[in-house]
Amino acid sequence: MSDDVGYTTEQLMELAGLSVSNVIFKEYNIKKFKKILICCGPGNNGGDGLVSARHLKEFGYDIKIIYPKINNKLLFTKLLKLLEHYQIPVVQSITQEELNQHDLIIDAIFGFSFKGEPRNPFDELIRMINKSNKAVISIDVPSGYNINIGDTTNSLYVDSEMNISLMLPKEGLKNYKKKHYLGGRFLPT
Ligand SMILES: NC(=O)C1=CN([C@@H]2O[C@H](COP(=O)(O)OP(=O)(O)OC[C@H]3O[C@@H](n4cnc5c(N)ncnc54)[C@H](O)[C@@H]3O)[C@@H](O)[C@H]2O)[C@@H](O)CC1
Ligand SMILES: [K+]
Repeated sequence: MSDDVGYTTEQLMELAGLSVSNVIFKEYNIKKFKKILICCGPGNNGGDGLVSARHLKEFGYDIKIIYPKINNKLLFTKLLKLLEHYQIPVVQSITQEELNQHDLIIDAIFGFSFKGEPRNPFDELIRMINKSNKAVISIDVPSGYNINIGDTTNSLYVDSEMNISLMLPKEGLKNYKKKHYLGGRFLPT
């Protein structure tokens, strides 16, 4: 499903973020996983994270966002304005200690347009996530995965315990063995 059939990116992103937050509410008990950190990348995968933040806050979770590289497109400016309204803090950097204070980490760093190896500052963020020993879930694809072939022995990627694929699982997730949801426009999560 894409915007060439008439949907706008904004609509699809809202549905993606809503389906992600529904899965989290179902899988991660709010009493145990109250504090959530959402790690947002520079593209639309990061946008899915920004949308999820609002819905998760509505569900009652405490949300913080780390957004190192702000996207200046109007869509993102509007999403950030909404987050201000919801009083959700957005920071551009974080220490390992601060990151470890959360119960659940959402990886919304890269989606299907990721290429190569993660560059600064996202490489360091991915290392910090992996060091945290917290519950981590990925949106669409574990960030750093080669979306065509999956994880390779020497690649740096988010070692999440669950992935929520949007629309369709990407080729690189063919042999994915962890918990796997499918969300988005047509399939209820
Ligand atoms: N139909 C659609 O296209 C929809 C897509 N959605 C989401 O959008 C994602 C795809 O979004 P985008 O195409 O914007 O791209 P991504 O969000 O996958 O990432 C692209 C961004 O990452 C940067 N980047 C790429 N490789 C990098 C590297 N090695 N190191 C550092 N930075 C790197 C690029 O410069 C660009 O800023 C999907 O995976 C999904 O999560 C949803 O919002 C819903 C609708
Ligand atoms: K991701």
